[in-house]
Amino acid sequence: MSVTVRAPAKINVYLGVGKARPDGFHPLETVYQAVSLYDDVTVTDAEEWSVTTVTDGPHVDGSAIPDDDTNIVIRAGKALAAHHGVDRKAGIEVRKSIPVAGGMAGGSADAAATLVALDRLWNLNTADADLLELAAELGSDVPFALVGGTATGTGRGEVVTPVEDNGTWWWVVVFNDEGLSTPSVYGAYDLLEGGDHDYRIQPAMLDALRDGADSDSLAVFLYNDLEDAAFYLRPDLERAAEAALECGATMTLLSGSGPTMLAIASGAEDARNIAGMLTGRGFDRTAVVHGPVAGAHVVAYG
Ligand SMILES: C[C@](O)(CO)[C@H](O)COP(=O)(O)OP(=O)(O)OC[C@H]1O[C@@H](n2ccc(N)nc2=O)[C@H](O)[C@@H]1O
Ligand SMILES: Nc1ncnc2c1ncn2[C@@H]1O[C@H](COP(=O)(O)OP(=O)(O)OP(=O)(O)O)[C@@H](O)[C@H]1O
Repeated sequence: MSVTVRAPAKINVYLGVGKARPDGFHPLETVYQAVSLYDDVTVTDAEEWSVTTVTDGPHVDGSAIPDDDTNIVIRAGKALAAHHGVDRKAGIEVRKSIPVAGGMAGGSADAAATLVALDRLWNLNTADADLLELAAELGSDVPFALVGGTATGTGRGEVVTPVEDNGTWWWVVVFNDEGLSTPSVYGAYDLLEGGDHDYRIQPAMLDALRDGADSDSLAVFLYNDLEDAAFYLRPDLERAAEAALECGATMTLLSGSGPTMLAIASGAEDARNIAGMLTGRGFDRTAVVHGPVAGAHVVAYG
């Protein structure tokens, strides 16, 4: 018996960051959107915990992914088993298309998928609130990977509240060869900015999502407080943003803590045109995605 769960990458269409808390985490006001780039996680009963990674997508370098107990999927599986007091183990296969350390919450997606897959494999019927709590213990972005769609994130990002989004938004994703560590970007943010500003989500941004109108009405609200810090650490990222604007994008944005960059497009065709032009300029690792899409969900059982 095995269960396969698909979980989406996320982008932060808005990421406001406050001053670091005593526990080292930063208070956030963010608007998450789940986009159409996915990892698939398959779980099977086993005598011992194990993880294997299949790097499916052209943008994934699997070399930085641990194959031992430090992999977030094994931490997720053990946490679920401990929560229910069950002495069971699983072999976990992760088929990755989300870039590693790319700021699209790939590891978080895998963790959320593992929770849902093992819950189903073992017929645990875990309450949603308990799944969200286990997810939050695994990482700040993990609860959103369960919920999907479009949602605000507060606290350290783990308090997720769905928002109405009637649009289909198209994005050009510009990948980068070299990952960027999330703590290092928050560290640079502390040095450069410190978080002494109003970082709240503007209600008008939520109106634009709810109205689902044209991309220009959302583009004006796109913002990421970590962008300057990521550009400071990796000046090459700014060139990708400039190139995307020169190729016709109305607005660009760092994805999460980077190094992936995003450009908003007015539709699928516009997105493919921008991606094609970026390829012509040497930015050949791009993808066209849309959001919002569903959170972690079962795609195969049996
Ligand atoms: C950049 C974002 O992806 C935006 O959604 C997230 O804030 C990062 O979420 P994540 O990778 O799930 O982060 P976690 O695994 O919870 O934390 C990793 C590290 O990121 C930093 N971190 C994370 C979240 C947060 N609100 N403040 C932080 O300072 C801390 O140094 C922490 O030790
Ligand atoms: N299943 C996993 N997939 C990817 N990385 C993992 C996994 N388990 C542990 N890791 C470790 O976590 C690090 C960050 O991985 P991840 O791909 O989640 O980053 P990210 O997408 O930038 O995250 P976020 O956007 O949430 O900050 C990797 O460099 C790797 O060492």
